[in-house]
Amino acid sequence: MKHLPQTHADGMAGWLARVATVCLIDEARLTPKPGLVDARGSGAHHDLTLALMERSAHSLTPAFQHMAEHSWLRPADIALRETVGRLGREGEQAMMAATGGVNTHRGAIWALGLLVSAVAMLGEAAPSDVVTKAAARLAQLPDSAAPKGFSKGLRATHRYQVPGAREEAQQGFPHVTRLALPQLWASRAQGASETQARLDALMAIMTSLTDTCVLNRAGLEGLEAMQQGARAVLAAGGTAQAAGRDALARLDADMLARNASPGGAADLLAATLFLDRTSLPQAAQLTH
Ligand SMILES: CC(C)(COP(=O)(O)OP(=O)(O)OC[C@H]1O[C@@H](n2cnc3c(N)ncnc32)[C@H](O[C@H]2O[C@H](COP(=O)(O)OP(=O)(O)OP(=O)(O)O)[C@@H](O)[C@H]2O)[C@@H]1O)[C@@H](O)C(=O)NCCC(=O)NCCS
Ligand SMILES: Nc1ncnc2[nH]cnc12
Repeated sequence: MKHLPQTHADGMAGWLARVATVCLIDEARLTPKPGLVDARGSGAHHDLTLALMERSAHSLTPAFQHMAEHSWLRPADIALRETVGRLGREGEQAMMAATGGVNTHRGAIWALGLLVSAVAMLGEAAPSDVVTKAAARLAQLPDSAAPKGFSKGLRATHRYQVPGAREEAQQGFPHVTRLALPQLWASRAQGASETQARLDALMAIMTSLTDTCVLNRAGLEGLEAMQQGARAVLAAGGTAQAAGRDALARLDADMLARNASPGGAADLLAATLFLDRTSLPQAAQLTH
């Protein structure tokens, strides 16, 4: 059973912010990831490097800490939603300042910001599904100060009539709770290394996410290729198996050839690692 290190707000807020940052760095360093920045290089990106991703992750620690402090033992209401939205936008500004204007982690600020806030709202370690439900309640509320413009993500969700980052959070992060966390735990239990278990969790997300980054760069065909390729990795037994690693190498080559990068899936892997580190096992897991 996990114990949070301190129970008072300041200590826990700082701890949650540091864990969120570490999860972003762990995600960025995880190698080999298809189409994404990793320890080998920039993947399908021309303006991103691992060093930039790490600098971006560190720049977000204060924003995560402020979100946790403001959310401490608060209910999900419009006042909190607007505060967290403002702090999220401040986080985006800090990221842009740290990266010279490159969008490294916008989706991750959204997902991890909501989850950091949710743990703080609860005020103690809770099962991951309880945390994601609290995050969903916050994400469902309106934020009157949110910019009204059309983002790239919104353009893709409207054009292809699919859910995006907003809906993933409003539905309680189903790709994290139903796919990635169970896969992470199953792969570990089957003897996979930590790197392999994390890669398998990423594959589980990619089997079904409608990642707007992939849609914008490679259309529905690219999205279908991502989902099929990820299924092939898991069908071959995951990355602990040679056949699974071969399938992952094929998926990486295909994503690069299509200039596709599953940035949304990468964000949700960071969210998965965060819940793995901060949450209690779900009730269903305790009975097995
Ligand atoms: C609700 C917001 C997330 C805004 O969402 P929206 O969809 O309107 O806008 P985007 O600006 O496009 O951001 C969405 C980012 O979310 C990630 N993502 C994509 N699909 C999904 C999905 N199905 N589920 C979950 N997450 C998803 C993804 O982020 C990653 O990709 C980013 C790089 O993207 P982009 O610049 O588009 O891509 P490139 O291809 O690299 O660009 P080019 O090189 O081609 O130019 C990177 O940031 C990754 O993190 C999407 O990009 C939310 O941001 C919001 O409303 N914020 C306001 C503040 C707030 O309320 N905060 C409260 C909580 S903190
Ligand atoms: N490792 C990564 N590469 C590219 N885009 C990302 N967005 C979040 N993590 C990413």
